[in-house]
Amino acid sequence: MTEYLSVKNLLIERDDRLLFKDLNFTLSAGEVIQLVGRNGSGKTSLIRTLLGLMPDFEGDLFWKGKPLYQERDDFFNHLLYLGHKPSIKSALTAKENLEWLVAPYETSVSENIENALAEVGLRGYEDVECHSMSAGQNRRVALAQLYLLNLPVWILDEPFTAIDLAGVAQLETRIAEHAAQGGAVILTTHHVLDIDVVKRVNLDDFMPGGKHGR
Ligand SMILES: Nc1ncnc2c1ncn2[C@@H]1O[C@H](COP(=O)(O)OP(=O)(O)OP(=O)(O)O)[C@@H](O)[C@H]1O
Repeated sequence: MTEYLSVKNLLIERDDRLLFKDLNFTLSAGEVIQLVGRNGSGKTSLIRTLLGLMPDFEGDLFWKGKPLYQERDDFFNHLLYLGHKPSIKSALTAKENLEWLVAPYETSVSENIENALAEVGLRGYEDVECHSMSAGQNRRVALAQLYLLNLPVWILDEPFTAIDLAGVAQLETRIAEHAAQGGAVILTTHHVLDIDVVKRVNLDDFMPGGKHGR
């Protein structure tokens, strides 16, 4: 089983405040990791650190067994990252947004945009500008990438925000399907997920005074 990411003895501080330390986990093919923890525990900071956006940390990060900092290009070539804001330009249509979002991954586009929008319940909205859509519909435009791109590792920061109950169930199904096909997912959410394979990493356990914090 391919081990994609490995986090060893990670310590992250912000503004000289320790968020967590001694964090260890691995993400392998077929796995879904749900990052949990109280507000401000460092879930987004951990994701930003994995993405190379927060260079100040202690510990080691590995991509396929090699130091992540040496393997950034390969990591990004295999990664689909959806941030906690949907990254949708309001002046563009749903279709134009997706054309723009998937452009860097040209060789990994496995579906067409109309089909992907239909999968997220936006058939007929292809040419509607996103400022005319609701918050949940904007989020769905971003989530259409999960149907459009053929990339094995997904990092999803609060992907359920603004999504209705039917959409949550559908997204859970998509995530489980991806894992069953050998994909791997890290996601943050406060939802109790209805997916069998979820491994939970609770950052509260790694804060000072937490289960693993000393
Ligand atoms: N832009 C910033 N500059 C400085 N410190 C920040 C910034 N954003 C967040 N922090 C600090 O970093 C800590 C971790 O924030 P982070 O966003 O990683 O937490 P989180 O677990 O994702 O929270 P939430 O559940 O509220 O989304 C917070 O306690 C906050 O004080």
